[in-house]
Amino acid sequence: MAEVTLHNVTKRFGTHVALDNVSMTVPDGSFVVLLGPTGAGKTTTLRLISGLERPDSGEILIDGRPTQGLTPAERNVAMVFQQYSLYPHLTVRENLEFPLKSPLLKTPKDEIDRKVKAIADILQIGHKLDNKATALSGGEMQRVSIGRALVRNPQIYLMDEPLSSLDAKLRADLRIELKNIQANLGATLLYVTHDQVEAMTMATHVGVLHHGRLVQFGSPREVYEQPVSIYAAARLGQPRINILPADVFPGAPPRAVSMGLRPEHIRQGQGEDSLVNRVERLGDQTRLHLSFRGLSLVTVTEPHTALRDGDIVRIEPSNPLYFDADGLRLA
Ligand SMILES: Nc1ncnc2c1ncn2[C@@H]1O[C@H](COP(=O)(O)OP(=O)(O)OP(=O)(O)O)[C@@H](O)[C@H]1O
Repeated sequence: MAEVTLHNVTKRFGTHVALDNVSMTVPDGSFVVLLGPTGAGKTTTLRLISGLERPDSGEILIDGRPTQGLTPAERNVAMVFQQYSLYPHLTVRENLEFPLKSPLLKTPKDEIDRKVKAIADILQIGHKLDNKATALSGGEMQRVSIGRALVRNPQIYLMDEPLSSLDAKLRADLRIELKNIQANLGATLLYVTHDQVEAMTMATHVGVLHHGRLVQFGSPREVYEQPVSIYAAARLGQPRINILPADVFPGAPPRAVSMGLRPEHIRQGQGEDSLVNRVERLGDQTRLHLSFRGLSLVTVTEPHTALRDGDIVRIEPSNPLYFDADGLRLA
């Protein structure tokens, strides 16, 4: 397994800057999740590391070695795309065996059989091994493409929203399996997702991209609790952080323009009156949608709260985050 380093990497498509002077170290054995809205540069980062794209400037190192001029195969990375890419005329088993049958690897037959079976079981496709790839559902095809990456022992796994086409139950199962596999192999994994839960539960590190710039890199907890900006704060947390004018509650420091309150950081029962617009019961938690001085807020409360739509509840902030006029966090 390997460490990946990006040094001042810039990538343009025509005049459009897709990645802007990005520097980042992905530690050996880490699970790095890249976050950012569509167009932020996440896929471009993976494609540059894999060798499918070349940087216009800057350098990418794998285990300290420059990758310039190396083909994707020479980099020994395995990439899983959002859209499955299988050999349609081959069976599931043949698709999974394919990477192991490369003449370079010379994997013995019994080891191939063992690996294919183990991966197929983890991905819950063991009973489909003899099906043609075309005779599978979309979710099954996606699992086979994840399997094709996992049977190999590459230096780095690159995965671009690999679970997004799966149903919620399978996504939850595979989230745990992928995390286990990565931890057991000690694999270095870069992962793109829009899913907050995937980011919070799987990542050892989160990289937040904004218009091609890396604006924060740290543990999920660090990015959640100490975001550098409103933009970074809004990337993690469900429901999203509430952003309010800084002076709606007393105590704002000088230069503060906005206040960020995570839903769990609105204390109930004391403070100022707010109106309960809607009580949203989700089973394990209940969300309150509040109106406060003409602003909308979301907070969480006990699952069995007696509050109802139209009630008045007193609220006050705890652990507020403050941001300046540019949306940057004030220490
Ligand atoms: N081959 C290409 N030719 C021209 N522009 C491209 C190409 N690939 C990416 N771009 C542009 O570069 C920017 C970054 O794209 P990228 O695919 O990395 O975004 P992303 O963060 O992965 O988005 P998404 O979440 O939609 O996958 C976008 O504005 C995109 O339109």
